[in-house]
Amino acid sequence: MALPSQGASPNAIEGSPRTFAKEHQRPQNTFSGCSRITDYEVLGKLGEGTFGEVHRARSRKTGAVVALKKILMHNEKDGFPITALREIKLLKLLSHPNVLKLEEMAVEHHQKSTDKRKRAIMYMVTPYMDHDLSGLLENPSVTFTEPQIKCYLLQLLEGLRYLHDNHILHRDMKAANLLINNQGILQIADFGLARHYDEEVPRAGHGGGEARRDYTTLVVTRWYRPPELLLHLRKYTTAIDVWGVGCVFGEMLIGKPILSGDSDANQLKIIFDLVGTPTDETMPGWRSLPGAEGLNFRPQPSSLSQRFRDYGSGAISLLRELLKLDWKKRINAIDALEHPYFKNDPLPARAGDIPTFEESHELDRRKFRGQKAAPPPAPKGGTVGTGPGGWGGESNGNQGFGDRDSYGHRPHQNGSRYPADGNGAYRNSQPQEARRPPAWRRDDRPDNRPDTRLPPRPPPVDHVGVWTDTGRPIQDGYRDRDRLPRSRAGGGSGVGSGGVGGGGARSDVDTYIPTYGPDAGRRDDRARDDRRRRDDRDDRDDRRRDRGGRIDYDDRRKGSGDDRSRNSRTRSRSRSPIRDRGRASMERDRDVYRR
Ligand SMILES: Nc1ncnc2c1ncn2[C@@H]1O[C@H](COP(=O)(O)OP(=O)(O)OP(=O)(O)O)[C@@H](O)[C@H]1O
Repeated sequence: MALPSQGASPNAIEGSPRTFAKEHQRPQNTFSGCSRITDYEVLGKLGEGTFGEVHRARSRKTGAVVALKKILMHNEKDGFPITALREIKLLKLLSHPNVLKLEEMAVEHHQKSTDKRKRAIMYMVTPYMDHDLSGLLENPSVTFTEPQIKCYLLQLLEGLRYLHDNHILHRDMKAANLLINNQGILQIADFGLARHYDEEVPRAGHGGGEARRDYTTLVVTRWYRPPELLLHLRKYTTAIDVWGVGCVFGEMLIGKPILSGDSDANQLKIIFDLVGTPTDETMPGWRSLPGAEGLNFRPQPSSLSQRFRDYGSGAISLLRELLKLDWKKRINAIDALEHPYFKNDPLPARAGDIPTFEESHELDRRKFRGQKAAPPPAPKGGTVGTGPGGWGGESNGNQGFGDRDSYGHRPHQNGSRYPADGNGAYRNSQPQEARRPPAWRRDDRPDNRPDTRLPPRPPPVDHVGVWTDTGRPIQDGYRDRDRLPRSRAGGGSGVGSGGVGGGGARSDVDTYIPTYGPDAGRRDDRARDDRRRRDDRDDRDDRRRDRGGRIDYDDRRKGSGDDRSRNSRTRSRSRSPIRDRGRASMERDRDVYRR
């Protein structure tokens, strides 16, 4: 069975996701399957995202240090989250030095529970990595050198080339999803939003190419989201991940995120501030994108070379290619790897020559800031995780470690890991950055560090469903309700003075990143009202209509009450929960790559 490899023939993988999966099975010996959680000694918590908790652990069998990512289940009756399934299925197929490897799954059974309906807790087991890039950049004692940046960027591009060459879109490229170890190896992680890509793979000299089918636009953390997605292009390409690489590259240079918008509209504005407002030459077709309707702004040129002038012409030239507005001409990973930036002095460091640093993970970032994250409110409608008990409380002294923490440590109510300032704005002032010397030339970095308060988390905002008909937000702890006005009125919300205004990018509406929530990825008709903006929703609207158009989202919204009334409707509609569940799970399996 062929193993996907770096540099595989561009057309090696065609056809259905099923064919793809068959052709890409990893050899049995590289994925051992499923072990018990008791095979691991838990050493401490590393991070917690919206989608899972991550812990460091040591294998009792091999002594290897690993990371355990607990699969959070918001609601047990909904079963295993589709997004987790997708991540596991994809990771099982992938094999590349710059892509995080899924070693196996570990299961924790509820030993003492008398409740037979309690489901086991599942953990993804991956090699332990000492840092994530976001944490490393925030570590005051770490200063990146230019050869080091080149070394990481090359590895990132190698990993991305491999993914794209194998028809995988990552769709959540960001510094926090790039893991780095003390051997200088960088790996792309977090495939919760990734999917099989049905189009031709990128070819040298042909940018991102074109897509023939629609994909959901509700992907990619806002700060790393390309302009075409913000303008709702649905036929997007691998170029969306390349934009994210550009953002990460810029972030490595200046030491903090380069485009930290506080709404989608603001994100567009600051993108245009940096790379210039779009024209028919710089972004052909932009006017006909759904999000561009009614958009108007004062034309302005790119400020990129000015803003990054301290980093040299090579860096500026590569950045300009990666952050090109025209998604069809945006450089692809194959060509970016050949960019002169990597061939000119100083040459990229060798991974093994990069110094080691103290561990920097998500939770360490709080330590670096001397801050404690305030626990957010518990969500409505059940717990994340599978109820009390955690590790079964048996041998490792971590009783209650799993579930009781699930919400207690969830970060701030703004949905990010880090707090907004008093005005709800993130403390990141873009203009100051241009004055800062390059990261590798800054001796004073610890004292002079920028206030990078929002390492990225997708804005977990589902504006359509956030508000109940009573006018009160649904309290689920996952939504950034504090920043959401009641109004759903579209259009017209301008961005800054003389900035972007109009119908497409509304500053009162944030797009949404799907969660491992109870409804994530379900495609039956019993969706909660707030699923409209979740991942796959727009992909599936058409299919739903094709299947008879029984449910119309708007109709359901009109009649929406609180969660309980929706749930009761759900129950009454489903005459055979077991049959329904079976059917849903078959559909999930069939469609796991499709969306
Ligand atoms: N293999 C690993 N080794 C070390 N740390 C890891 C590993 N996997 C994840 N982490 C840490 O846990 C954090 C969250 O991991 P991951 O992104 O996979 O989970 P997530 O729940 O999808 O998070 P997010 O909400 O940030 O997307 C990472 O940013 C990193 O700090």
